[in-house]
Amino acid sequence: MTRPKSNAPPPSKQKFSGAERSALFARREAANVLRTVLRGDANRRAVASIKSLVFSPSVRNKRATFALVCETLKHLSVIKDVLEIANVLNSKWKRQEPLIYIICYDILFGKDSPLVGDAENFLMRHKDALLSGLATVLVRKKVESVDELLGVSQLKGQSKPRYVRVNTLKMDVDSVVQELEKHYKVQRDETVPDLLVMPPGSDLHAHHLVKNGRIFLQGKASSMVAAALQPEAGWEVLDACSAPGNKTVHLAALMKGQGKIIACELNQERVKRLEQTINLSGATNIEVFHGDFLGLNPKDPSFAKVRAILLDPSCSGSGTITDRLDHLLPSHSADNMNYDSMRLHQLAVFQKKALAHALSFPQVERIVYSTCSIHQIENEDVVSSVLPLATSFGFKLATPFPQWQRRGLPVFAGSEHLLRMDPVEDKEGFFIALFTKTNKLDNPKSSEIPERECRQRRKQRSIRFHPFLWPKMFRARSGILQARRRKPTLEED
Ligand SMILES: C[S@@+](CC[C@H](N)C(=O)[O-])C[C@H]1O[C@@H](n2cnc3c(N)ncnc32)[C@H](O)[C@@H]1O
Repeated sequence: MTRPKSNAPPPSKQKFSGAERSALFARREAANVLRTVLRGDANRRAVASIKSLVFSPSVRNKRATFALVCETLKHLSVIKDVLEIANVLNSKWKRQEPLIYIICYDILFGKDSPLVGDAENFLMRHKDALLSGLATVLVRKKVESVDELLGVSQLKGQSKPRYVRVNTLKMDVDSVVQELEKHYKVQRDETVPDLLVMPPGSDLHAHHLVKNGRIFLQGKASSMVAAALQPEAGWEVLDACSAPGNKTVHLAALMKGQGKIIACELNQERVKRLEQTINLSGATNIEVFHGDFLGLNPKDPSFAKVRAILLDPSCSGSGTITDRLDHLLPSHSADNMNYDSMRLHQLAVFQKKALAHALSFPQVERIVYSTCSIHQIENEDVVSSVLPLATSFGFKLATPFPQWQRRGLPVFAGSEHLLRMDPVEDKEGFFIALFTKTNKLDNPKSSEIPERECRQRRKQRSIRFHPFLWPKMFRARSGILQARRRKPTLEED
């Protein structure tokens, strides 16, 4: 028997009001972000920070999604306890835990957002059990309110200015200031010439200058790294650990789009983000290399003209934890101290290897090493461990931004050259070291190195780069060297 044809609109349009639909949609978007964040946190391999996931183009309702994800994470331990006590989830809903967490947040702590949708209906049927579970949690923890349970709100009082780096490949600083001043208060940063400072909370994510790559929402510390390196127009520069590419495209702008930048990145997913950043910037002198920086052979002719290296390796991110909201993640609970110290040690081992490797590129005369960590083990200790090697190659520690007050921890002679930013005073923790040497290319006399020193250097290099092993490793990887001279793909308006 055929049913009569219905002219009714699809169920979503039929049943839900606009407010209901947008609340339902925001919860699904938030659940997707939360799933990625929790998975990355569980594997200790975050693909991106909460903020960058929320501000990716695929998320439509950014404000609501961001608020929901942060609030749910803040309440997550309570929500998990409540769900365990209420014991209402069957296997179907257990497979959708991130969405369940988000809806539970809305039911237990939310501000009356309309609750429609299958998962919402299911949980609303068990609302009493959830509320009684919450009451049990409070009694067990001997507190009277959820606020008391959570302690001070970590998200209040954010007073960090909004920094904006002008992409001088596309627009000059004065013109950007003029454009932004139409709607915002704008000042020039006193340290980095192409950086602008705006009041905290200035929301520029949807601004046309951001969308067309004329400005980048890049923090002050991050913008100081390429500026500290001071690459010259026409140089060849290697960005050793480059994705998502903010510093890479800053290098391109400082080099006025001339010369060449090799942007190396190990992680396939992050290579895609690197490529998006490069396209957005309009830089056409960047070659992307998908591979391991440690696997590059410094003696390979492809690197013979590399004069500067920017090394911003993976680090603990301890200086930007509050900024990235990582302190909300389950892995940041107190019982993870042991894991943290092991991880710091592993990171430091990699950082030392990478810095030593950077020092071994023959024509390199400037190397900047940076981390967004506050830990000495990732900062001063890494630098001091490579100093003898650096000295043997003719490098010295230079002083980036000499007017900057906060310098390295006084743990070795020369640490006053290092630059630190403080998470409280400067609103983010950061570290920069700059190595320089006078290059033979500029100073022919410097080629007259005493033969004894040359022999010593050759000996050191032959120990580090085994003549049989290294060429093989490079050959194995050079197949994936993607030399792509890029054209801007985003339309400029
Ligand atoms: C701190 S992030 C770099 C941020 C980047 N400089 C920016 O400002 O946009 C470190 C990057 O190094 C990459 N990485 C880690 N180990 C690497 C290796 N051995 N070779 C190349 N890249 C590596 C990570 O995948 C990550 O994308």
